[in-house]
Amino acid sequence: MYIAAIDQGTTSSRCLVFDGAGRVVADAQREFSQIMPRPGWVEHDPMEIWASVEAVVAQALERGGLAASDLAAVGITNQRETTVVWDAATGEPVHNAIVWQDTRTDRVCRELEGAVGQNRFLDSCGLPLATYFSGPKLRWLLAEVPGLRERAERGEVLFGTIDSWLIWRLTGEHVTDVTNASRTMLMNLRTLDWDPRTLEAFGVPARMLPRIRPSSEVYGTGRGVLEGVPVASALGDQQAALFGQCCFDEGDAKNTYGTGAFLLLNTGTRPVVSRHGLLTTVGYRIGDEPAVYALEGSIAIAGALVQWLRDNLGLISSADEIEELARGVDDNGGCYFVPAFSGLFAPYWRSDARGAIVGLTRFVGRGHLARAVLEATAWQTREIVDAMNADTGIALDCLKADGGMVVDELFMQIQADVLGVPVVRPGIKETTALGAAYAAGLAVGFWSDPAELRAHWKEDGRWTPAMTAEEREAEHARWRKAVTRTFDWVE
Ligand SMILES: Nc1ncnc2c1ncn2[C@@H]1O[C@H](COP(=O)(O)OP(=O)(O)O)[C@@H](O)[C@H]1O
Ligand SMILES: O=P(O)(O)OC[C@H](O)CO
Repeated sequence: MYIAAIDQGTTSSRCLVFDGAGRVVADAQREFSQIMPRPGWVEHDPMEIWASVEAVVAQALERGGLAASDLAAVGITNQRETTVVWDAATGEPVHNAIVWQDTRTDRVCRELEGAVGQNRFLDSCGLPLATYFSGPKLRWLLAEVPGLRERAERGEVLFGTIDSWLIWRLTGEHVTDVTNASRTMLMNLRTLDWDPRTLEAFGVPARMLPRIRPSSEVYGTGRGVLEGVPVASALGDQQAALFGQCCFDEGDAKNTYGTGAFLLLNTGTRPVVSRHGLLTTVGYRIGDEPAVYALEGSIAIAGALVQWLRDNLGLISSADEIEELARGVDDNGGCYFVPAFSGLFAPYWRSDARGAIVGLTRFVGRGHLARAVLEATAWQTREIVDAMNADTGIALDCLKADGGMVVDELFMQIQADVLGVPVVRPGIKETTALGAAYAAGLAVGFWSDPAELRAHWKEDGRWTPAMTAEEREAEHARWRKAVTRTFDWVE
């Protein structure tokens, strides 16, 4: 028997099938449309997402020579925060999904801030008021889609993040898991239930909300392409990567370096509300066990800066060329690149910042710029690790890395140098899908406990710091100075 994972991401849907040792035996992927009706607006068609999921599941099974009956369970991991509302009777979405990157709710957020400020809901949900999260998106839909509020109050329409949407389509159950619910702003981190005061402040009728369930539990039985298969996990994609990296102990951390980067630190069974610009989120919850919380540092631009060097400047023709270009020089030549393309996320949350390259002299060349691009992600990561240390007192003894950038071994070395602790890369790179598969497998007894999963985790590479402490501190000071140069740009 096997476990399948559906990884419904921002730009593509994937299905991976894993065997008992956590190895990938089949994989299929399909991209779908990015709908951008106005500057700053990003939408997805929920029916297109659903069709893409059905297609990749069918294709993965076919490629593996498998039938649905060969699957012991299926797990779901998904792009987080993206908001869907659909008709409970027909299943028809009432509007396109509003994607996490969409900034149309800027005004909604400023109105909700009122006199109390951006951190009005921080203690209940662990998140600052920001366009990023689902609550403001749902408030916008309830206000802008004609008749929607009345329909919601009558229980005729349902809200969900992408996990809910897919589980409802697959099983008919209207549920979400704690990790996804913890990205809406509407869930109370301590009760793990919808927070009545927050619902009132956002004007959200409770009837439209899914039941909040553990991340690892059988929610229902699949229909159609997954006929008869238990649907047995859901995790937001960054939390799934934490789980797939076997960060089961307090103090374990992983960073996923993709388009953006998301560093999550396991903080154990009590939520730590950050005073240093981090997000408090649920890491996972296995069945009836206590929830495990995490602190998250979100970086908006990581691998996207490499793409920018490729697509906007043409300095490289493919992402993997950056490593050779950066290896051609000894250091950054005094040049620092702060990619505040749409402001800065953690730990600054400055929407007035814009990107800057500083320290330019006639000496600086393409190689130095390439190096500064890699260093930018490494230093942004360092600032998050420092904020986590300030919030929790936890000093990392190593950072587990995954995502598209980790093939770049120079980058891995730079990251270890900048952090002053080893950076390790796992043998199984598909950590996000693996996390969802692990959680589903635990729910149906395919795997017995996290200790068994930990035995699958194999190190594929380890980079240890080679920079002196003095050099590191001097570079850190220059990076911080560069960051301040990006502030107050947008009036
Ligand atoms: N060799 C490389 N060096 C540095 N960055 C790379 C390299 N290869 C790919 N990347 C970056 O990794 C990112 C893709 O990672 P991936 O995990 O697939 O992202 P996502 O899941 O966000 O789409 C891209 O932004 C790309 O620029
Ligand atoms: O789909 P990804 O990999 O871009 O991840 C998106 C995150 O879940 C956003 O919070």
